[in-house]
Formats: sequence, structure tokens, C-alpha cells
Amino acid sequence: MNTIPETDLILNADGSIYHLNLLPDDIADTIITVGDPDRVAEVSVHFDSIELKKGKREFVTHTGFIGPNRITVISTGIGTDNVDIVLNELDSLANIDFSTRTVREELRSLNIIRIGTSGALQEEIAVDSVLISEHAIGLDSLMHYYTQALSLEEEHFKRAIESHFEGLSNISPYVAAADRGLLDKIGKNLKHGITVTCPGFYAPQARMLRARSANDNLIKSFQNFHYNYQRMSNLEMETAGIYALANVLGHKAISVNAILANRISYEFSKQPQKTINQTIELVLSRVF
Ligand SMILES: O=P(O)(O)O[C@H]1O[C@H](CO)[C@@H](O)[C@H]1O
Ligand SMILES: O=c1cc[nH]c(=O)[nH]1
Repeated sequence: MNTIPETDLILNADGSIYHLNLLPDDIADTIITVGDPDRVAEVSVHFDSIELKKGKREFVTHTGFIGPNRITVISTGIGTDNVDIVLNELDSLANIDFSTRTVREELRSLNIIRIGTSGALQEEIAVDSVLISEHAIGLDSLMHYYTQALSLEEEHFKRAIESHFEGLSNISPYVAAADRGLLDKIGKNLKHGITVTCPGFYAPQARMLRARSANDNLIKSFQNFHYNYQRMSNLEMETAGIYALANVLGHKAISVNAILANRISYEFSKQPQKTINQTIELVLSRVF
């Protein structure tokens, strides 16, 4: 069996994984991810008990129980570069034996549920509503560094997106889908959509303050895409990376978006914290 070298599986002096600062027993099978480290406590306040609080850099983790069910909430910080670290290190905690530095024979599959904020791309998606990412399109480069096996349906979807973005030379999209089981359980009766994961918040999401955007029609180009009666619904910065790496590593993932902005009507939520809290409560009421 191949041993993973010390430069690749990096352990801290206490045996914890390099960035997350966690030991294998510190995580539950059900994991909520949030972007904002302060949101971790806003989730764990609803736990019946908290057994562990750890953190390092932007990666804050609380593990506890809701009734008899163990649950972990962890912050990823912003962006798919952080998702690369969080998904790989969570998978290591679940599936690598740190004492032998070998992959375990029996693999554990985690349920990963993102609760994040997002901006809507269609006028009828209301600010302060909740939207589930059925599919995600990554405009960042993370998955160009991994081998990703796509289903036939995902291949067709990817080709449709590539041809849609053809004139935009700086865009090379990848695609990934939510886990069907989590979609039925957590996403039931909620609006579903195609989420666009962007490699930035300003020009990559067609926002302009002083720096000028290189693509004048980016919002229109997002808004106009059609595929099997589905349209691009919202912009954020983690979902495609989470979905794609979860699929590569054999985990199940879903992303739940609190819509704080509508990019077509230029509206921003007047009550962002209330909307985030409602989204947290909704997810926790459905997770077990
Ligand atoms: O609210 P979070 O979870 O951070 O998610 C969204 O908000 C951040 C940008 O403000 C990005 O991380 C984006 O994905
Ligand atoms: O418009 C938005 C709102 C929240 N987060 C994003 O990435 N974009």
C-alpha cells in the first residue's frame, strides 16, 4: 500500500491535519460548511450540546449533537482555493489512517451541506429567498488540476455551457451536480437552480466600483443561458468546487443559498442576518 509522504499529508505536532487543526475523531459524518467564521457559532447555537470548538486561520470548527445525531459545522472562508483545502483535509480525516499514512480500506462518505449567501441572476428570484444549487458551473480553475469523471448528462451540460461562453476567452468552465438524495431531503419544495461559482466578487461577478470589467455583457451572458428549461440562477464563490471535489472523493454535497442580492433589479437585502438565520434554521430542521 502506498504511504503518503510528510509533504503531502502534513500533520501538526499534536497529530492534527495541517490547516483545519482537527483530529480524525473531531468530525461527524454530517458537515455544514459556511463561508464566514462568525457564522459557525450562529449554526452551533442550535445544537443541543457542543463537544468541541477548534480553529486555525479562517477554518473554525464546532462539533456537537442535535438530539442523538452528531453534527459538525466548519467555516471555509471565501473561494474555491479554500474549498480545495477544506474538502481534501476533511476527506483525509475521514479516509486516511494518520498513523500508517495510508488510505483506509473502508471509505467513509460524508454529507456536506453548504449554507452560504448569494446573488440572484433572474428577476423573479426574490431577495431574502432560499435557493438550492441543483447544478453548479465553476468559472474558477480548481477542477482543471484534478481528474473528474463526468456522467453523460454532465458532459452534455458542460458542452452547452462551453458553447454559450465561446467568445469569452478567459472562461473555461467545469460542472458538477448536487447529490440527489440530499436534494430531495434538504431541497424539497424549495427553488432549484444552476449556480455559477465565480473566482472573485467584483469583476468576476460583473460588479464595477473603480476597476473596469473586461466583459461588458457578463450578467446578460449569465442570464440568457438555457439548458433543458433550466437557467443560471445565482452567483457565489464555493459551490462548484464543493460539488466537484465531493464527487471526486465519494462524498455527498448540497449547497443552500440565502439570496441577499438581485443583480437584475439592483436590490440588496435590508435584513441579511435575519435571512441567513432563517436559512440556518431551515437546513437544521431538515438535516436529520
Ligand atoms: O456567505 P458565504 O458563505 O461566504 O458565501 C458567499 O459570500 C462570500 C462573498 O461575500 C462568498 O464566500 C460567497 O460564496
Ligand atoms: O452577490 C453576491 C452575494 C453574496 N455572495 C456573492 O458571492 N455574491
